[in-house]
Amino acid sequence: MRCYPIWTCLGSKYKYWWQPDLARASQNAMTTSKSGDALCIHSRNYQLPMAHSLTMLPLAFLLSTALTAALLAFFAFWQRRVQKAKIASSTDSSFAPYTSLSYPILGSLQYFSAHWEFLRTATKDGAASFHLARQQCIAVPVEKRQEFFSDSRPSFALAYAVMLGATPSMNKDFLSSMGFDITLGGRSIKFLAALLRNERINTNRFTLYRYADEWVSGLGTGALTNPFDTIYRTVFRLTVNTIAASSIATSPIICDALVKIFHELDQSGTPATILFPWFPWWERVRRFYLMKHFHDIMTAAVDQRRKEGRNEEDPLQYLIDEGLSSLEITQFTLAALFSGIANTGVVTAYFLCDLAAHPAYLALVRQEILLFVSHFNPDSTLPLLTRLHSITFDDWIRGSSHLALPITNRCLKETIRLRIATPFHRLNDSGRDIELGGTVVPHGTILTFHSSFMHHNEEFYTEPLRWDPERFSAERAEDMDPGRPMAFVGWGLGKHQCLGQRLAKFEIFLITAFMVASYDFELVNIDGTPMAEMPPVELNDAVVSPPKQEVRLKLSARDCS
Ligand code: HEM
Repeated sequence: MRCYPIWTCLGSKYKYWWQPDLARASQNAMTTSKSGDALCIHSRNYQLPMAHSLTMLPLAFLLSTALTAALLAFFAFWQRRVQKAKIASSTDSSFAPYTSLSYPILGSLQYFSAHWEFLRTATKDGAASFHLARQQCIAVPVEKRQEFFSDSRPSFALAYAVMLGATPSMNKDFLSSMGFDITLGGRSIKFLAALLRNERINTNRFTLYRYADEWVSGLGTGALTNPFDTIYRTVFRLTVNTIAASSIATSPIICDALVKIFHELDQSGTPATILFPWFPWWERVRRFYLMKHFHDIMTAAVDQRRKEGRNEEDPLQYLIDEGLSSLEITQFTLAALFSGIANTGVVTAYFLCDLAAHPAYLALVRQEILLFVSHFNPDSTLPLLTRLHSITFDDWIRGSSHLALPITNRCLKETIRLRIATPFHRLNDSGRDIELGGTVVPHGTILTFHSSFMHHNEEFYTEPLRWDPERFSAERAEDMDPGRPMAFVGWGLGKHQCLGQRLAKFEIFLITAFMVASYDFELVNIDGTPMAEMPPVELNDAVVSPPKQEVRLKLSARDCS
């Protein structure tokens, strides 16, 4: 028998009156109780008291409000008791016990306010169930990481759609009926993989070199630059050129408009929109408007291309040739840019800040990169842009040999380990219960895991909150201990490893090369006062974000040679 949480019923009553489509979609998204217990409150039987005359109105209003509040409170406690009793009475020990850190109706709000703290506490005795309003979730403990990353059954794209507040329900029909989705799934992955092929990026690399050069030349000596703004914009432009449309990347004005849209979209997934996705929050309306704006920009680019003719190497041309409609191109580019930009923009900024806070490493990275460039073009009297021309995409990202930029790679890996504290999500959308690492995962349940289980854990890394690239040196290799496998998950592992890792590294190294060749830079606060170290890592943020305390890089020009 189906299980309807109370708020679903009241929500569906409202939606029956005003939005029949939403009601149907919401009903499809109902979860089924494991034991089959009935927990159904029929919204159609719920009647508000009617006022028979005007004088009775205030009284009727008060009564109905009190009655509604009492009913809500009663059903909330009842529902929670039933949920807890169900799990407690289950003879099946593979059913994840319900966490005690939970409120009626809303569920585990600590998930939003103290993200990492909540997951760590909830999983101290193993897997734990919890709710975010009506969405059932399971926090996966560190010892089950292997199963979490290698199991291909739970959905990757849908899980992120729900947990980023991108969709009003976990229902696929609803997603497509909305017309927009900001997650990548299905054949989109195939298109992205094609756009990220070495030959394609290699042919395109001269434009990327030029954009990086334009950016660094515009910074100006003595300036205080906010890396989380200017670098984000540059990464955005490079990525748009690689996986969206070259005609958009050429226009800084359109790029800036898109950056603004992305920035706002990033902020529109609030706890409220995630908890009650069916409610028409202002953020949801705003999100729809932003996506429409993005769609208009993409459609204009597609129309222009169709009018002007082919451009062989451009990603937009590839998508048109694959037969995608304007709407499909919008959906693909939006999702692809989302997966590509947020992480890369923030990581590049953190990387340069970490180097600025560790001048000895900054000097080593500069030396390594300039030697690397000299290997391909020893003429140090030429501008860096000219010297880079013979360096291919493969040369930058090659994983072995003396040209592999080992120190730069170690520093980047350490920045990702330390600064990017991120949750991983999967959703069991298989239509049936599955078992993962000995835990039953009912259909419709989100699985949540966290990189900090390893990255910020003393059992995996010595002094885990310290930036120390040498932990990845051949001698120490803290991430390679056979007793603690899967210690580094900065690029993901198993079934959903990062598809854009090579592009991300290329962009980061390119921006770093121009920065270290053109400027000396130090870490300062917004007033220009030098800072000895970066602000502490925010482990409790549920998304990758800049530090709360703003930082700047103070630049002084140096000879490009
Ligand atoms: C420094 C930058 C980046 C970092 C740290 C990063 C990190 C990650 C991580 C940790 C995952 C796995 C998520 C999970 O298992 O739930 C992932 C997946 C993914 N990343 Fe990245 N990423 C970066 C840049 C990029 C770029 C530039 C692109 C594309 C342009 C990209 C595209 C993807 C895609 C498509 C997936 C999902 C793959 C799949 O579903 O199989 N990423 N990334």
